[in-house]
Formats: sequence, C-alpha cells, structure tokens
Amino acid sequence: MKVNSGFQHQENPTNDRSFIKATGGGAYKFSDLFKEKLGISLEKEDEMDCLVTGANFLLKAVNHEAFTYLNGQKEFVQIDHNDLYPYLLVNIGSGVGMVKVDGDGKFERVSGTSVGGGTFWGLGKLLTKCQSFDELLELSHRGNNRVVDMLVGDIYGGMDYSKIGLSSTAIASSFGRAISNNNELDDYKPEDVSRSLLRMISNNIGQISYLNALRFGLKRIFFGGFFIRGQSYTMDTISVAVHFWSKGEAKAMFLRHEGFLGALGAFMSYERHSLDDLMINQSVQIPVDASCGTDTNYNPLERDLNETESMQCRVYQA
Ligand SMILES: Nc1ncnc2c1ncn2[C@@H]1O[C@H](COP(=O)(O)OP(=O)(O)OP(=O)(O)O)[C@@H](O)[C@H]1O
Ligand SMILES: CC(C)(CO)[C@@H](O)C(=O)NCCC(=O)O
Repeated sequence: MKVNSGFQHQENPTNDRSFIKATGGGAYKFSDLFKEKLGISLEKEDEMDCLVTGANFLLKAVNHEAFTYLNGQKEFVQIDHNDLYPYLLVNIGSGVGMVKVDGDGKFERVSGTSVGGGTFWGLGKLLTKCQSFDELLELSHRGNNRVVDMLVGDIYGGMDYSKIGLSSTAIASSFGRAISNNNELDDYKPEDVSRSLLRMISNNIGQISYLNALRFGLKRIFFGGFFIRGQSYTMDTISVAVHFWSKGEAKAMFLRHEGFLGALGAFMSYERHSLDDLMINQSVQIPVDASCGTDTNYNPLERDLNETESMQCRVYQA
C-alpha cells in the first residue's frame, strides 16, 4: 500500500473522521484495520492512476528526476516537457506492471509479469535462508553468478557464438549450472545464488519491457517501483538487457523517487482546493533519500544536489 504524506480532516457524508488517501492493494486490505485502530478512513485511489500521475508529476516538476545507468555511470536525462509522451512506465513492485503513458490521465496497462520483486525476495529467501530483503541484496553484492549460471562459453567450449551475437560470457541459461555435478543447494554459496537470481529477474524484466516498447514504438522506458531502490547492480542489469535486446536503440531510464510514484499520485488526487494550498509560491518537500536502502554506492543526489533531507520542487497549477 502506498499512502501519501497529507492528512486531512474533512466533513464526510458518513462520518467526521480523518482520512488519508491510499492506493494499491493495501488500501483495500488494511482499510478496516486503519479505521479500527487509528480511526482513520482510507480513501482509495486507483493504483495505475496514481502511478502515472506520480510519474508524470516527477518527470515534469523535478529537475534531474530521470537518469540512465550503464557501466556504473549515472547520467541525468533532460526531459523535454513537450516531448515526454508516449513512454513506457515499468513499475517493479512485488509484480511488474507495464503502462503505456500518452499524457496526463491518458494511459493503458499494456503488459505485466508476475516475475518481479516479490519473486526475488520470495525465492531468494527460500534458497538462501536469509532473513531480510536487505540481507539478500547484500549477499548479491558479494556473489558471482557465473558459478550458478550456464554461460554460452560453458556450452561452446569457451568460445563466443558470434554468428548470433552472443559472447562466451553471456548467460545461456540462468541457474543452468546447477544441473551438473549432482550438486545440492548447499554446494552453492548464498551470495552466488542471490546474484544469479537478481540477474535473472532484472534481465527478464528488461527484456519484456523492451519488447513492449517495441510493440508500441515507444522510445523511452522509465523504470520505477521499490524493487530497484537505486541498486547499481539491478539498474545495470536492466540497462544491459534493454541495450542488448534493442541493439543499442533504446535506453532504460530510472527515477530517483522510484518507490514513491503511487504515494505521490495519491497525494496529487486530493481535491482541488486542498492541492491549491500547496500551489503558488509554496513548495512540496519530497524525501530524496528514503529509498536508498543498503546500497552504499547509491546516492540519488550525486552530481545534482547537496546532501539534504529533502528537496524542494514547485507545484504548478495546470
Ligand atoms: N526492505 C524491503 N523489504 C521487502 N521488500 C523490499 C524491501 N526493499 C525493497 N523491496 C522490494 O520491493 C518489492 C515491493 O515493491 P513495492 O512496494 O513497490 O510493490 P508492492 O506495492 O508491494 O507490489 P505491487 O506493485 O506488485 O502491488 C518487494 O517485493 C522487494 O523486491
Ligand atoms: C497485481 C498488481 C497490479 C498489484 O500491484 C501487480 O502486482 C502486478 O502488476 N503484477 C503482475 C501481474 C501480471 O500482469 O502478470
């Protein structure tokens, strides 16, 4: 569930309780709990509406919101407001949603995959016995996927398969090495398993995203969702997948506030008069570092802003 930071008291037809906007499945799932324990009503906003509203807002209002990430290099992308649409928004949460965005409030969910962040966390937990998502990520930083994955070179006796553009180090089959040598799970280091899993899932998402972009002739793919969390390896793998499958034609772009699109969208859906309070000469405080997670390499402010708790961005009235 994504909740926004706003909190309101309002005359409500049914009661006079406080309410907050909320979106995603949790807005339904935890509605009774919020009411019972906190006396707060959740006003449900559609998840896809909120995602798109949040992404559009960030892309238009926040300087240096989007960036590419390749070979450890982060490069901010200048967004031309007049040439933003159409684009593909890929939200990697527990599952993955792919949304073709054509404008404000104009979008279509064109695809999705159940192999997403929940898969990494769930399967990773089973395979490595780690206790937290951060621990699993930490493991992946130290691992070597080549121990677990079957590479093209493993199949071709160390050679590239250049005729179809596959180098000897390309993954031919994720987890493919585990079929050999009668190995058991215990024979593999959790670090290597975690890295292979992260690579498999990120690669797959990158590939499906590109194919969907191709399907609709979209030039730009923006990736969001809490799975990414500014992780260099995750972003690098997704970027490489998009680069590889598009033969360099398309670039993956990431959002600095990737985990907050839905919450921001829900916030934006407060009634006009409430939003007006924020507009004109006022600014919104958006947390910039809340999604940094454990990746010590991740600094969303790098080359852009000083280390501050929040950033200011102006909200313009349409
Ligand atoms: N500290 C964490 N604990 C658990 N999962 C985390 C953590 N940090 C990042 N994640 C990743 O974020 C994913 C959830 O992301 P997010 O909150 O955006 O999605 P969601 O709303 O649960 O899912 P969906 O978009 O499918 O509804 C998890 O599956 C996991 O891969
Ligand atoms: C079910 C939702 C929309 C809930 O956020 C998300 O987890 C998702 O897009 N899952 C992928 C489902 C699919 O398209 O196969």
